[in-house]
Order: sequence, then structure tokens, then C-alpha cells
Amino acid sequence: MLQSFKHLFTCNLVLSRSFSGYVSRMRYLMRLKEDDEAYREALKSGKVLLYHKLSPLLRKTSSGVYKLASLKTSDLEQILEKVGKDKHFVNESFLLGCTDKGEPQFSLEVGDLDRSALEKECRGMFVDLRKAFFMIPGPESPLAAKGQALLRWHQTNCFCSATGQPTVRNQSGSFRVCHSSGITYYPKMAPVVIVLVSDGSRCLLARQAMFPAGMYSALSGFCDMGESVEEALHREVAEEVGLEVENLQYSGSQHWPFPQSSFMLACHATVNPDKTQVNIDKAELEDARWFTYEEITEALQNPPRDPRREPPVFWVPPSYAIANQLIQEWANQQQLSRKLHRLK
Ligand SMILES: NC(=O)C1=CN([C@@H]2O[C@H](COP(=O)(O)OP(=O)(O)OC[C@H]3O[C@@H](n4cnc5c(N)ncnc54)[C@H](O)[C@@H]3O)[C@@H](O)[C@H]2O)C=CC1
Ligand SMILES: [Mg+2]
Repeated sequence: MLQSFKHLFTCNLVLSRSFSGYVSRMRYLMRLKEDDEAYREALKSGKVLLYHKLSPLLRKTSSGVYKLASLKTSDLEQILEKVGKDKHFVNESFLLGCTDKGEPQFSLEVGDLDRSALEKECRGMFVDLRKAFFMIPGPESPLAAKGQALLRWHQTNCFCSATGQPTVRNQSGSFRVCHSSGITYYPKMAPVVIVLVSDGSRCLLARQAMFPAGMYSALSGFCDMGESVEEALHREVAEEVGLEVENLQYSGSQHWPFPQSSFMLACHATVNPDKTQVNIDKAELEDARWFTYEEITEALQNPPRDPRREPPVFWVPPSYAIANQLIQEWANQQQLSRKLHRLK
């Protein structure tokens, strides 16, 4: 039996060489999730992202730009020994993905170790993820988010909700199992709808009291059990600002690591321009306002560098957030319709 499985894997490997780079990488990751031996081999030659109490390690490059620090496993083993930890702790890492070149990537939580000693040895610093989104290059943000989300999910799913017994991770971290109940737990995301409402010439943005000063975003809300995306969107807008939306248009989706991993489903919608009076649910929102095209373009063109230090009067979420994508799309659409209007 074992022989035939091995044969199958070999066939898969040979086959994968004829696939495109993307398919080969996905098949490789699939194998690492299931095959502990292959996982251990990959870990030896891969790179690990470190998190200290869920804050990722960043490094400043010679050009002054901050990037996610990914450490070679062999270097990390040495660093661990220098800060008084067994090098085999590296085996606690979780599989994140692989680079375009097929180099496997992992994440490891080192929150029990001395933060400043680690920062010194790694020549980097641990930065709160929300702040890191303003510092690292955009393409690195999804990886930083996934690394944190996976670590948090494992930290908060150590026990079976049916038996109260400990759950045990598989080697790659793609699931946890309770051997007492037999239940397998997979990492979860909560579906959230996010919608940019327009009245044709203005768009509606809102802020919660907990947002950083001056930041306004698109309306959002968790889907209720049994709801469709459309139902959740209609309900959330009605609940939060007392408006009825129409013409829903899907824009895109995004994994968002907060508060406990959300799956953002983003749409545009319109309201009747004669019915734009907002009636804010003050329990949910501190404010909701209609913004003009000029206000929006100003906010998009001048994003704050460090909004926690010098918050502008009005600003929108950073470019990595899907709210920013919605706002950008709306501004592009407005620009186009203004051009067409002038041509008429
Ligand atoms: N990536 C992006 O561009 C954006 C992401 N978001 C994310 O969407 C999330 C949801 O948006 P909100 O307007 O705050 O949602 P919301 O309008 O549904 O209000 C949040 C409240 O819903 C309740 N709730 C229901 N189901 C919940 C669940 N599964 N997890 C946590 N709370 C739940 C809680 O009482 C919570 O206080 C935010 O936490 C934020 O992380 C929000 C805006 C932009
Ligand atoms: Mg909301």
C-alpha cells in the first residue's frame, strides 16, 4: 500500500514538471500540507516570518524602506540558540505559501522569547500589523496578514468545543484535530460585506469611534447565519445609516486579518438621489457623511504617512484595504463620467 502511494507521488512530481509554474507551485503546496516528511524537508530550505505576540518582524533595507523579514531556517536556528531557545523550536512553524520561485514560506510565533534580544539578533523590529500595513510594500501585505491570521487561529483553537479536550495540529498547520471526538477543525474566516454607496455624484463613508482620528471607510458588517451577500448588504446599510440601496455590483474580495480573520466581499451600490438623508445608528457608528469627488481625490492623492502621529482631518484606509479599492474605483468612474459629460 505504502509503495503504491509513493509511486503516485512520484508520478505527480513527474507530471507537475510539465505543468505551468503556477500549477506546479499549487500542487507542491498541496503536497506539503499532507506529507509530513516533505514538509520537514521544505522547512529546512524555506524562509520563516517571525511574529512576536502577533506583530511581524520588519527590517529596514539600505534604501530606507521597511520590508517583512524572512529568515533562512538555518539562520533562525542559530538565532534561537543565541536567545536561549532550542533550535528545534523552528518545527513549530506553520506553512504559509511559496514564492514565485517555489521557495516555501512559514510563520512562527516567538512571543515567549525576549523581544529586544530577538530584534537585536535579527536586525529588525516587531511592529503592530495595522501600523506595518503603512510601512511595508503593498504586495507583502497579504502574506503578513495571512501569517498573523494563521498564528492567531492556532492560538485560539487549542481545545475542542465539543469535548474540551486539547486539539493537535498536523505538521503543516492546515488543520487541528481532537482525538477524543474525532472532529477536525480547519482555519476559519467570518464573511463580511463591505459596500460603497453612491448617490451618483457623492459617496457615503462612515467612521466607528474606535477608528484612528479622521479615518472614514465604506460601510461594512458581518453576514448573519443563513444570509446571502445581497441580503447582508441591504440589511447592513439599512441598520447603520437607514438607507435602501439598489444596483449592487460586485467588486472583489479580500482576506482581512482583523478582528479574527474576516473574508471581505466588496460591492458598489447606489441610492435614489432624492433619498440620501442618513439616519445613523449611533451604537455602531460615530459619523456617516456624503463626500464629494474633490474631497475623495484629495484623500486618495495624499495618504498620511503615519496617521497615528499627525492625523489629517479626513483620510481613507490604506491602499491594501479593500475599502480603498472601492473608493478608488468610484473615483475613476466619476472621473470618466465627468469627462464624457464635458464631451457632450
Ligand atoms: N479591509 C477593509 O477594507 C475593511 C475591513 N473591515 C473589517 O470588517 C469587520 C466588520 O465590520 P464592522 O462594520 O465592524 O461589522 P458590523 O457592522 O457587523 O459590527 C460589528 C459588530 O457585529 C457583531 N458581530 C457579528 N458577527 C460577528 C463576528 N463574526 N465577529 C465579530 N463581531 C461580530 C459584534 O457585536 C461587533 O461588535 C471589521 O472588524 C473590520 O476588521 C471593515 C472595513 C474596511
Ligand atoms: Mg459596520
